[in-house]
Amino acid sequence: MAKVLIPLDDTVVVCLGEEKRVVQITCKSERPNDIGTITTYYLVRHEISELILRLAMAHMRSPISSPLRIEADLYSIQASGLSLDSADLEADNEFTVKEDSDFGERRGGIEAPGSSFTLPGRAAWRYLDRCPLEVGNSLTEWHRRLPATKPMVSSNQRATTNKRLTAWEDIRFPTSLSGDGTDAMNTDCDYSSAYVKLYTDSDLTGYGMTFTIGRGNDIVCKAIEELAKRLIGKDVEEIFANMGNTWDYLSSDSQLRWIGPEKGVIHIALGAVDNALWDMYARSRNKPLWKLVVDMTPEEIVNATAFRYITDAITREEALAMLKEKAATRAEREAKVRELGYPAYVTSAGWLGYSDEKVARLTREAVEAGFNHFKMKVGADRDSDLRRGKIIRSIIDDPQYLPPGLKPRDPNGPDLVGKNAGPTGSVLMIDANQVWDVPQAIEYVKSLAEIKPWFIEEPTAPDDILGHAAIRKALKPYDIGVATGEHAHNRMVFKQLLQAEAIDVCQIDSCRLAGVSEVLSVLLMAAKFGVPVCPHAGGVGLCEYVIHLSLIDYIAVSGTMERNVLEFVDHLHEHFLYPCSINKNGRYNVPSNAKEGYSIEMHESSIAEYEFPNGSYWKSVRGANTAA
Ligand SMILES: C[C@H](O)[C@@H](O)CC(=O)C(=O)O
Repeated sequence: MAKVLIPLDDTVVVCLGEEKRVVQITCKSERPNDIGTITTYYLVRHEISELILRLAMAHMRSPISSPLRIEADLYSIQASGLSLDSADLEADNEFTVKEDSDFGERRGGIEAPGSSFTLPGRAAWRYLDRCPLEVGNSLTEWHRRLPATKPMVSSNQRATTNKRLTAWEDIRFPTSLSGDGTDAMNTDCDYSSAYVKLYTDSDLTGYGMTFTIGRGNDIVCKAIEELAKRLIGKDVEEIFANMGNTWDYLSSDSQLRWIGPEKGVIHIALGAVDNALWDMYARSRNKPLWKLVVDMTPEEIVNATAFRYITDAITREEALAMLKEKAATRAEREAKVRELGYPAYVTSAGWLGYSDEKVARLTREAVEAGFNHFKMKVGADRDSDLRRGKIIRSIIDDPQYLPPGLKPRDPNGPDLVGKNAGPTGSVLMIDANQVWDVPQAIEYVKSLAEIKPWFIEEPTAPDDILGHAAIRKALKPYDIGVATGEHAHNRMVFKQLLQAEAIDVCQIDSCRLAGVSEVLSVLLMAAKFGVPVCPHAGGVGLCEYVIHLSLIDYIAVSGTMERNVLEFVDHLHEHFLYPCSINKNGRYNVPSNAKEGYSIEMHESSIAEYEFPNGSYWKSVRGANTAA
């Protein structure tokens, strides 16, 4: 197996094979003074890398004995074999590479003339370990594993321009082993994150991710790479000045748009990138994301919103008027939610792959933790759903399970009316994750009326707006509502769901919608149509994201949280630097660390363990499988 190290833009040390032969490859600009911008340089870098890879491969087969020079239009590449023995490589010695004296200057002033950097041998080996390259590995895979920018920064770098570099990671957690996250449609999900870090040439960094459930996460990472490339060389303050324009720019690359438009892989990848920009923006202002937005003027919020294709449902002027109307009382709501927390519901007791005993135990624990809204998964087997529903109701309706000192709530109180609350004021919701056709959905849900759900979530295909409307109409006499949105691709689908009166509850997803700018457009439409927003959060990182969105909704947009509930699943929070938390009354705490941005930054140790396929966890699984 050959291993590849790319320590910086210009010089590459490639270690080949078991015999530890080393090639040092240097790329230099050949054009005096006219390379212009770092953007240009970056664009050619892919090509350079491919050449380097080919060189390395060629050397594998037939060692390069003397320096080899390859000339191209914008650069030249020089390669030479080095004779380092294995002791050198394992010791803590250093690779030192000097850049040529004025090259940095010619690339747009990113690096000072004469800059140099050193890379400790051990660190180098760590990167080598993270960059395994077997002959035949794809270039993309190899590229993706480049060390993050920090090691690429030269020691005397000047932080004057806004160079943007990106890194992305495919992170997967083996949740399929425990049945966490399972539903009638998704029976073996490995909660996964297509995670992106955006770098500037200062310390400012932005983190974002999109949620997937395993295979395919790598495809999203590739799409993230394509989108994030479009940010290289942009000035961050210009980006932040009008996030709506930025969103339009990122979503309208005509070639990438073709593989959407505004749906599927390319759109959820945009969600990761847009969220990372918002995270960076919030960090740059030392505020959590929600606070950044609720401190904006109504005009700034409207400017940050994606409006294309929805002005038949809400115009900028209407949105502005709504936001202005709420602006004067924002501070009161902020104080209230800081004190009380934001209402939540729990799903993690009701996954389909759990045994009855586990469901009962987790439900009791959730009641004890202060929750009073509970969701269970349905749709695989009607009798089993009824049985499990009865088990849950028998616990949540029984006052003996309430935490000491907590009195039952009035099921007919204004916050619960219309939700089919039981005698203790507890509410049950059911979720089918799209398994039914429309008539099937109607019949199946009617047959579960006995367990008194507030709503059926995702009864049918997420694109079927009229189907949802028909189900809602048919279930009205049973007082069962319809909720959907976690798979609604974009604001236009929500627009139609609202226009067709197809939903009682609007379940935005923080990264299926393409980031905060598109979420804002749905929050505004839902507020206009008077439909409560209860964001989807069943996945990794989603709870961390969505508390910000519900706070924006409550404080700046709809002005109400009394009947809203924000989903909570109790999985994988330990991997985040700023995990969400729940107070003793089963409500989300308000994120309040000035450094946390959009709360989605992951621990490096988690990435090293769960990065797919080379994180230590996945390596050990592969090892075990090979041994078996
Ligand atoms: C695959 C996910 O766990 C999904 O079941 C989550 C979901 O539908 C929800 O939280 O709602």
